[in-house]
Amino acid sequence: MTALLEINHLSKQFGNDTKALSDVSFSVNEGEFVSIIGPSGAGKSTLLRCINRMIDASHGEITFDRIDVMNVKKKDLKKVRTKIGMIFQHYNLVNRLSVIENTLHGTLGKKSTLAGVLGLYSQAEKEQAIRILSLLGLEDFIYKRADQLSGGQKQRVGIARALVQDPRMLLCDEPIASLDPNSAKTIMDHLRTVSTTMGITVLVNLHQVDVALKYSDTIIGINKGQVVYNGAPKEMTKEDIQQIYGSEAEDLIFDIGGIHAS
Ligand SMILES: Nc1ncnc2c1ncn2[C@@H]1O[C@H](COP(=O)(O)OP(=O)(O)OP(=O)(O)O)[C@@H](O)[C@H]1O
Repeated sequence: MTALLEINHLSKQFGNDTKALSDVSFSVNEGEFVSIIGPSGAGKSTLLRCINRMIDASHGEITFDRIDVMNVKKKDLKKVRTKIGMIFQHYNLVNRLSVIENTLHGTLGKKSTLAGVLGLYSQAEKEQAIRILSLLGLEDFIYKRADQLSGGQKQRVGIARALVQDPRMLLCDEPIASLDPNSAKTIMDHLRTVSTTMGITVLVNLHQVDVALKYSDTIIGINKGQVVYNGAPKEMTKEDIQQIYGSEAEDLIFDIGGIHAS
């Protein structure tokens, strides 16, 4: 398999005191589903933000689709970003706009500023947006305002907006943290389909170890900015969970004991 993303010796320092990431290295294959887990403050969000250059890492290398992301020129960075879709915990939708308008926003990265400002979308783009919304079970909500949707529906619009970009990879920062268990399952099922059926690489930050165990090809465990686990869910032991979560691990292991993957 080919590596789509390679991270080598990545570090991120905030100010003088906070080392959010410390010598992080791993690679992710085309179409792989990778969960990043770790306690609060471990550096999960910082890692995702460094990958699409929302923030700049302090040291190290990020190679995405053979492009040196940390040294890429501004024009090429725009191209890189069109290939990386972002999914956010709080959806980041425009409330007063409809589902389809929010979805079409995903195409803006490829357009001129003027076309974007005028909201000029081709018929093909509109048809593709409707097709993707239907795949996500939102065909009856296409012209509804975003603020009339449930959290789970909003997150499906977030996924649709990322998919109309035609991305190679999705970065999902706590996509189910604000959702009830049923909606969370729907979102995780869709993300898994995106990876398995569409061949899009998915990198997802999660708080729930049980969810990571159930859905991932690979789990990366981070503690205090360092990768302390990188492997398959079925190989993960209680000791690994202890290394990732420290003193929080006991509760988590107790919770996982009652959960069976379906
Ligand atoms: N913009 C910033 N300025 C200063 N420090 C920051 C900034 N962003 C993050 N940090 C610090 O970097 C560390 C890692 O934070 P990060 O948000 O990446 O953790 P996380 O694993 O995503 O946590 P959570 O699960 O709570 O979202 C924390 O100590 C945090 O306080």
